[in-house]
Amino acid sequence: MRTALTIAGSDSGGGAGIQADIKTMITNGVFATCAITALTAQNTLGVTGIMDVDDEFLGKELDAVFTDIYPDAVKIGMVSSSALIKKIAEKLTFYKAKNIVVDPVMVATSGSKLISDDAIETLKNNLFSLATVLTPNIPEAEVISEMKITNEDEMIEASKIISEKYNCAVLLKGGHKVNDANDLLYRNGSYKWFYGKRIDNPNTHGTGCTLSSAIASNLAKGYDLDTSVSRSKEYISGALGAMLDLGKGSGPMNHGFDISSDYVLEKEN
Ligand SMILES: Nc1ncnc2c1ncn2[C@@H]1O[C@H](COP(=O)(O)OP(=O)(O)O)[C@@H](O)[C@H]1O
Ligand SMILES: Cc1ncc(COP(=O)(O)O)c(N)n1
Repeated sequence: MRTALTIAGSDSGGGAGIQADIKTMITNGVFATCAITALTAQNTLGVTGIMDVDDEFLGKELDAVFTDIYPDAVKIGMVSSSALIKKIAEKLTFYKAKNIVVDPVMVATSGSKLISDDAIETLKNNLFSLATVLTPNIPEAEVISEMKITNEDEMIEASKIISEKYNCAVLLKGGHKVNDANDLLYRNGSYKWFYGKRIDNPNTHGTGCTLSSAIASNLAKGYDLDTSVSRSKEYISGALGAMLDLGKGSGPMNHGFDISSDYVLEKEN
């Protein structure tokens, strides 16, 4: 069985973070391991507390995973401080990690800030160049590219700037546009659209975590990046389309909407 590691924060509400990642990985047919960067006290209405782990302790978590169940892919989500980001970069380099998906998590769907301002600079300088693919949403891509994004041409322009500056593939997610759910993959000077039908569901807590974990799972199984993105779009559309409605705010998706499907049972290529 292929394996994937998530390095992310815990969401007590179960819809995002480590919890979404593990549910996604198991449903996409890989064995999930984890290194937790922070505990959040969180539900569908917001985040009421964040407790970062110590960077030395995160290093021990990463050593424990890499020296035993070496991951075929790694997904990185919420990392709120510079010290933690530097520790992750050091360990990923030391262990020669491959298939690295970096989701530059900045703000939760509920509006709560999940990263400090100085850590955004460290994320850009220390982690982006290690990424096989970076998966910003539109507000995150605006911060990283330092330009406003209001239409598809600006999505192309922003992802070109990010891809060229940090020398990695960029999947700019279009979920924050109102009309569609089209994502743009920019790599090596060319781009490709991944079209998605917008699902009328306000319960989108954890969509970014879920998409990046699904991409990591598919890369772990040996699919190329284009195929991994299109399979992951299909998975997230199914999870959103299952129309789960839990909690009083923007609720979680049903990650196990089709647990008996070929997402789990298919043979690896
Ligand atoms: N209402 C929706 N219908 C269909 N797909 C969606 C919807 N909202 C988001 N998505 C998809 O979910 C994924 C995560 O996108 P996005 O919401 O932009 O990221 P984030 O959760 O990081 O803010 C993308 O593939 C996006 O196209
Ligand atoms: C621990 C943690 N990690 C990430 C997110 C972002 O999730 P989303 O933007 O998809 O709500 C979150 N809310 N909590």
